[in-house]
Amino acid sequence: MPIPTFQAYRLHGGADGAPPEGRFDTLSEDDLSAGNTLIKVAYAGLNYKDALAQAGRGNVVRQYPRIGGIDLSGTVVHSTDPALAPGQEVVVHGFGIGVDCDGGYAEYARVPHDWVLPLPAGITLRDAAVLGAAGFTAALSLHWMEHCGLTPDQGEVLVTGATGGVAGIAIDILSQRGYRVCAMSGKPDAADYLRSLGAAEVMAPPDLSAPIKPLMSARWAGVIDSVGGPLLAHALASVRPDGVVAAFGNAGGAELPTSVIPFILRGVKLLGINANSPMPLRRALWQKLATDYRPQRLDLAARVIQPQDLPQALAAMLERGSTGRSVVRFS
Ligand SMILES: CCC(=O)SCCNC(=O)CCNC(=O)[C@H](O)C(C)(C)COP(=O)(O)OP(=O)(O)OC[C@H]1O[C@@H](n2cnc3c(N)ncnc32)[C@H](O)[C@@H]1OP(=O)(O)O
Ligand SMILES: NC(=O)c1ccc[n+]([C@@H]2O[C@H](COP(=O)([O-])OP(=O)(O)OC[C@H]3O[C@@H](n4cnc5c(N)ncnc54)[C@H](O)[C@@H]3O)[C@@H](O)[C@H]2O)c1
Repeated sequence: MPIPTFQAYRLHGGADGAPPEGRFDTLSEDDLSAGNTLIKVAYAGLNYKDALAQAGRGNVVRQYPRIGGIDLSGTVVHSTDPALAPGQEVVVHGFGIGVDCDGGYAEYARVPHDWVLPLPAGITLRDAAVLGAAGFTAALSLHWMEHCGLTPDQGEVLVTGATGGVAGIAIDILSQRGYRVCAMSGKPDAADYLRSLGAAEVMAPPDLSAPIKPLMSARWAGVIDSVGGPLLAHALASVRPDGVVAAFGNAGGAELPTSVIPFILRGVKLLGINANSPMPLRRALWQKLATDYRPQRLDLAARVIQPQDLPQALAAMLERGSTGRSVVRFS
């Protein structure tokens, strides 16, 4: 039976390179980009990349109209894959949803079956969206850091851009695994929130107007970095011998004004993190998010908003006006 028409938040290309215009459109299933699996969206996350897309920045969306939303949770309506039965609860993130094809900011989404991940036992639709691409990125960062030998007894872990969606979940996971976490944030009002997530210490960012020395006193056993730019360069100079740095973000800039010195004199390992992982790694890490890496304080970071609040909430992310992880509820 065909589904009824539904609402979708779509970006429409601006004329002559102007930013796209976002608006709610009434669509039918045939308007969605191709796929053999239809999902009734429960929640979709708000990610920095979604905010860039809405603002027309970073060349994130190249074809319009486009339904935004790089992650979603929901239930299967129908699929040609017999493994995805109607009513199955699922999560989808990356693979170009919300960017190269339609994403989660709609009552329905249609995707290829092999992008669809059934929820691990014990994770609700709401928590799956609160985790979403952000929780996966935090888990992926820690997974590779621990693969490179990071353990809680090696010392403190710095988390930058600490009030952000990915960073907040990272603080929660790290602290419940026994790491001593130092949260770095330029928002003095956020200290109580960051401590409640599990940060042992909250510090302000350094003065980045002064030249960054190739090495400074070694402090961090690990760094989980949302920010990039000079802040990451500064952090690299303070990583302990054989420490591990996971770089996943560019909220503060895409350049990296560093030198090889931390790498060749202290053996610092810089890990690139791309959440668009192959499916076997996704399955393994979502299972870990439900067990060993399960955040204990997700509700403290989570905010549920209504669809009409989406445009403004996305715009606030680019002005450093958001804290934690917001999800928009569609059903
Ligand atoms: C959740 C994940 C995130 O939040 S990621 C963070 C948000 N994203 C960003 O900030 C991206 C901003 N984008 C940019 O700065 C530019 O589009 C970048 C990536 C530098 C490429 O721009 P430009 O120099 O014009 O190159 P181009 O488009 O001609 O492509 C050159 C080759 O690179 C490739 N490329 C492009 N984009 C991506 C991508 N996202 N992932 C992987 N590869 C990419 C292109 O395919 C092209 O390679 P090829 O010639 O096709 O072999
Ligand atoms: N590599 C990946 O696969 C991947 C996955 C998810 C997110 N990301 C990237 O990670 C970053 C964080 O994503 P998010 O969804 O958590 O976003 P967010 O908006 O929730 O968090 C961004 C954080 O960075 C801070 N910030 C912004 N500008 C800054 C600046 N100039 N200096 C210092 N801090 C600054 C904000 O205050 C906020 O705390 C973004 O750059 C995003 O594109 C990458």
